[in-house]
Amino acid sequence: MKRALFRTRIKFCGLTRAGDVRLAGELGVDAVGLIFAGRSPRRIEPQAARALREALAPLVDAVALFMDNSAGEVRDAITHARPTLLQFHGSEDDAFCRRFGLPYLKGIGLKGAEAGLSGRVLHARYPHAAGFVLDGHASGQPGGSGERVDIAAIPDDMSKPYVLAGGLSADNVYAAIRSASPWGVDVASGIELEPGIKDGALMRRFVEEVRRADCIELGDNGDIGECNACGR
Ligand SMILES: O=C(O)c1ccccc1NCC(=O)[C@H](O)[C@H](O)COP(=O)(O)O
Repeated sequence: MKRALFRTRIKFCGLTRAGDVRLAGELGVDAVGLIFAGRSPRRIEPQAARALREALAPLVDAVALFMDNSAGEVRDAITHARPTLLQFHGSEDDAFCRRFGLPYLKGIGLKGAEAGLSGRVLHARYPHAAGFVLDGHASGQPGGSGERVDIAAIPDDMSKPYVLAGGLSADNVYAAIRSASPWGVDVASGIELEPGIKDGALMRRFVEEVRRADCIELGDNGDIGECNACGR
C-alpha cells in the first residue's frame, strides 16, 4: 500500500482534566475519549463531562465510551458530553449500539473469546459499526490496562476502519503503525502519570512518533522512500 499523504488518526482515551483536553487539541489529536464505564479508574460523571466537552477545540471528536452501561446511562452521558461518536467495550450488540442515533466504534479484545474472529464475522456481528477498536486485552475485560496488542492477531480481512489500541506508547507506536497501517491509534495508559492523569510530555512525544511514522512513504513494493514534506 502506498502511504503518501496518509494520516494515522489519533485518539487519546480516558481524559479527566480540562487542561489535558485542551493540550490534546493543540497537539492535533483527532479524538478524545471520555469514559463512563463503571469498571474504569478513568470514569467520569456525566456532569464532569460537560466541562471537559467545553474545553474541546473545534474539529476534534469527543468519544463517549461505555462498557455494559444501561441505555439510561448512555443517554445521560450523551446529554452532558454531546459526543460525536460512541464507543462500546462490553457485550452490547449492534441493535443496542446503534439505538442512540450516533455513529459508534465497537471495541474488540483480541485475546480470549474474540481471538481469531475474522473481519467478516466482526462486520456481520456489528453491521452498523463505523469502525472497530482492536485492543490488546482479553474480550470481556476492560481496556486501558496497557496490555500490549499483538499485531499478528489483527484479522487480515478488515474492511472497515480500525483503531489499534493496547499498550501503545511513544516508544512503540511508530513500529506498530509501520507494521499494521491502522486507520488510527488509541492510547490511555501510555500517556499517563496515573489513571486519568495525562502527562503533557508523553502526549507530545506520542503525537510526534505518529507523525514520524506517517512521514515515511512506502512504495507499492514496500520500499521506504523519502518523505515528500520534510525530505527525511
Ligand atoms: O481505559 C479504560 O479505563 C477503559 C475501561 C473500560 C473499557 C474500556 C477502557 N478503555 C478503552 C480504550 O479505548 C483504551 O484507550 C484502550 O484500551 C487502550 O488502553 P491502553 O492499553 O492503556 O493504552
